[in-house]
Amino acid sequence: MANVQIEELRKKLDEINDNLLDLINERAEIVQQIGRVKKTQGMNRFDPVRERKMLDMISEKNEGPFETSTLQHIFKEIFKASLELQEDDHRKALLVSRKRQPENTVFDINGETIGRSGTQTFIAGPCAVESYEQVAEVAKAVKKQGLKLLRGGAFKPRTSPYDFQGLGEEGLKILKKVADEYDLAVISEIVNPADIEKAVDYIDVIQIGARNMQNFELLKAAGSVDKPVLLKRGLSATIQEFINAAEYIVSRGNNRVILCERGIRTYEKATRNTLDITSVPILKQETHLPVFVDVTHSTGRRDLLLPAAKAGLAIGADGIMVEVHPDPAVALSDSAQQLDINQFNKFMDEIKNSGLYNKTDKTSPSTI
Ligand SMILES: C=C(O[C@@H]1C=C(C(=O)O)C=C[C@H]1O)C(=O)O
Repeated sequence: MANVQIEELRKKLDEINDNLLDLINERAEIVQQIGRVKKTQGMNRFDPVRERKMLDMISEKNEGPFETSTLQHIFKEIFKASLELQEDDHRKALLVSRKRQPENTVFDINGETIGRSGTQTFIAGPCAVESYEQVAEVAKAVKKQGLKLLRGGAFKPRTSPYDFQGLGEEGLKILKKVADEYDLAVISEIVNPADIEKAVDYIDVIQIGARNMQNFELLKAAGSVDKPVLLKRGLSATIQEFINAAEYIVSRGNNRVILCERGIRTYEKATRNTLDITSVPILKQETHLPVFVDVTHSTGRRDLLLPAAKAGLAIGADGIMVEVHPDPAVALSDSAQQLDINQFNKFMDEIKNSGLYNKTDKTSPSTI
């Protein structure tokens, strides 16, 4: 008996839902008509005074059972959705979004194709540039492994002002010299918008570090030059904030952007940061940009670099970044997590034997 009653009531609800659906869409069409008239008269589509009046009317007429505040909230959502409907669909979709560009952004750095499905790139090098000899030793190993991209920090934004801050421009000069000698492309972090123009002469990829992910002036400066940019996810940035940071660069005209997941801050202390591994396929779904994983900073642990790199490749990353130092124990930064040359060779051999590297698997998420 009770079930029959529920069925009958549900039937009524279905009818009401149908009516609401029709009414909401009918309403939207009228809002669109008003929008078109406003456009011809050069008027603003959004009218807060008119919206206030309607909310007041709801308040006057409401006899419950809903609270007026609840109804006002629902109606405000309807106003908002109706206004959004009028926006140019293209304006809403970010330039970096898959909606805007379904195919992957693919570009070349020093003969290395970045962002093509089934092709992965490794970036290796020391955390910080300490000397010519140190960088050259790593470059030799990187080259021997058949890699084409060398990293090295010249400007080091450190947590403590008393920690090694990097060699600055001198560091960039060392990187350039080594890169030329070993025919490698170099990637290095720039922290000051004023240094971007100068850096372009020395480096092949501008890195924007996690701490600067929302340094909007820096993002704009990086968007105004003709150099690929590797943008790291901020320490506590959501995926949406990360995507918007990339949009800052691309909206300035530079579409060669690599997104780099580097772990986020959580309560977990077993690793330096928590590698948000599923951000990789999410970023690949939401954007058309190449997505890399920095296994060094996300884990902060040498023993986790290999499994994290394999996980990154397995889940669809376009590349992996890993730190290598000739003698990590004496490194001026990140000594607990850099690989020495032997460890790096083993790491690369394991990766190459894993079946995960540069396989063309049409079912992998990177083939979207
Ligand atoms: C429809 C209009 O334009 C906008 C949309 C509104 C709505 O959805 O009801 C209300 C006010 C404006 O923000 C209007 O001015 O009446």
